[in-house]
This record gives sequence, structure tokens and C-alpha cells, in this order.
Amino acid sequence: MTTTAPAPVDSTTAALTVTDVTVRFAGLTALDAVSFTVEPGSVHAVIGPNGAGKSTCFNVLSGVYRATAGTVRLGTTELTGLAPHAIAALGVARTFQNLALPPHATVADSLLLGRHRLTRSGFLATGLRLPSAAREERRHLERVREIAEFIGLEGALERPAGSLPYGQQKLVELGRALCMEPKVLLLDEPIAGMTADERRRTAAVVADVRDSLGISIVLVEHDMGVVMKLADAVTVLDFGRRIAGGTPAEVQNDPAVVRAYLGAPE
Ligand SMILES: Nc1ncnc2c1ncn2[C@@H]1O[C@H](COP(=O)(O)OP(=O)(O)OP(=O)(O)O)[C@@H](O)[C@H]1O
Repeated sequence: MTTTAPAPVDSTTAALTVTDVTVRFAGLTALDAVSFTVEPGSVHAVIGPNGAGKSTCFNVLSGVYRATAGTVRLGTTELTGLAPHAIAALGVARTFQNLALPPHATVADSLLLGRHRLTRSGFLATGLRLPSAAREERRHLERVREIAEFIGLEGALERPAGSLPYGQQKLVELGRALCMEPKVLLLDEPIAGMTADERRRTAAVVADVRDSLGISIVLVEHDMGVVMKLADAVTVLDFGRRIAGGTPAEVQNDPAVVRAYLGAPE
């Protein structure tokens, strides 16, 4: 579905390693010593029934919540306890479950927001319209165009992002995260609320992000069909604990997973 793929990130992208992460909220253990590894260039789904701890896990990875104990590392770089912007700057980008696009900004401007941390020219150089700043701006716009093409929205660059159908707005969000040139992309229910067509299109883009760009993806998703089709590995949570992990086929047949989903007695 894509024509021009943006240049791939370093194919030796590091693994994202979650080790014994525990998160406690007053009296409640939302995550209990959870460990898993997101292999470079893979789609790793985190699933589980309602209240299992998926969002909490996502929020720890993106730095919104601080783990009570345990570590998160990208390669050898410690991410534990860093602020969200610092984690993003180290190459872990996220999308949001609810749309977080400025309502009147064009698609191009929305994508450019993702380039912000990569912008070198200072305020003064840009303000004075120095040639170096102009060159840099051209480079960013070129990249924005490539990424718009990658997500299939090159024809919509000058349209207000808020005027697009919901599924396309979600793709703009994904594109904005890609504009950060991440090593790992955290996707929080990327297809929730979409039509069947939008779901198919988004799933294809997500697969393409892995296959063409080599970016690792952590996918928190309720739609089992999509998880089973897209994921290379699955971590299953229930009541804050990791109850199973493996390939989609392995976890699907795991009695603990079946019990957790069906609520059958032990
Ligand atoms: N900020 C918070 N303060 C207190 N408790 C929280 C907070 N966030 C989550 N929890 C609790 O932690 C547990 C895990 O919630 P979490 O939202 O991570 O689960 P989930 O698997 O994402 O659920 P769902 O599928 O319903 O979104 C729940 O019991 C929830 O009520």
C-alpha cells in the first residue's frame, strides 16, 4: 500500500527490556513484578481482560507512571523513572488512545510537531531566516512528505487534520510518532473505534512500520483478531501479573489465558 518507504532506522535497534516492574496505587497492585522483552523489529502485544494492567504498563513504558520497583531499559539505556519527553527523546514514541492533535492544524503541521526534538536550528536562526535554518526546514518538510506517503495521506497534507475521517486522524497521530524517528513505537489501542476498513488499513500500516522501517512496536489492543494477525509475541496480563507469554498461537492455547478470559474457576 506504500510507495516510498522512509529510510529505515538502525537495524541493530536495541531490545526494550521490562524487568520485574511493579506499580502500586494506594492499596492496589496494578502491576506485580512483570517482565518481558520486546525484540528489535517485532510487534509485541500486551493483552489481558479489563483491569489487567495493560494501560498501567503502557504508562510506565512511556514515563507517565513511575514504577514502584523494577526497571525498563532500551538496550543498555535505563528509562526507568525518566520523564515522558526524555523517554521520547531516547527513541520511544507513543500514540494516544484519544486523539491528541491540534484541531485546526494541517496534516503537515501535525506531522512537523513530531520533528520538533530533531530540530537543530535555534529560535534566532529560524527567526532571522538564516540559510541553515531554511535548509533544515526543507529537510524536515521532505521527511514529513515521505512519512505522509508512508501512511497513505500524502494527498491530505494541506487539509486540517481535524477535518479527516477518524481513522485517518489516527493515522496522522501514528505518522507524527514516526516523524520522531523512534526505535520503539508504543501504540495504545490503535484501532479502537474504527470501521472495518479503517482497521484493515491501520493494521497494514503497523505491519509496514515493522517490516519496512524495522521499528519495534508495543501494541496494547483489545481486538484479538488484530493481535493474533499482527503480533510476533504476546504478553498476557491478568490482575497485574504476567500469566503467559509466547507466540500468538502459544498464548491462545494456554489454559491460564483461556481461564483469565472466560473467568472459569481454577
Ligand atoms: N491512576 C490510577 N490510580 C489508581 N488505580 C489505578 C490507576 N490506574 C489504574 N488503576 C487500577 O489499576 C488496575 C489496572 O488498570 P489498567 O487500567 O492498567 O488495566 P487495563 O488492563 O488497561 O484495563 P482496560 O482493559 O479496562 O483498559 C485497575 O484495577 C485500575 O483500577
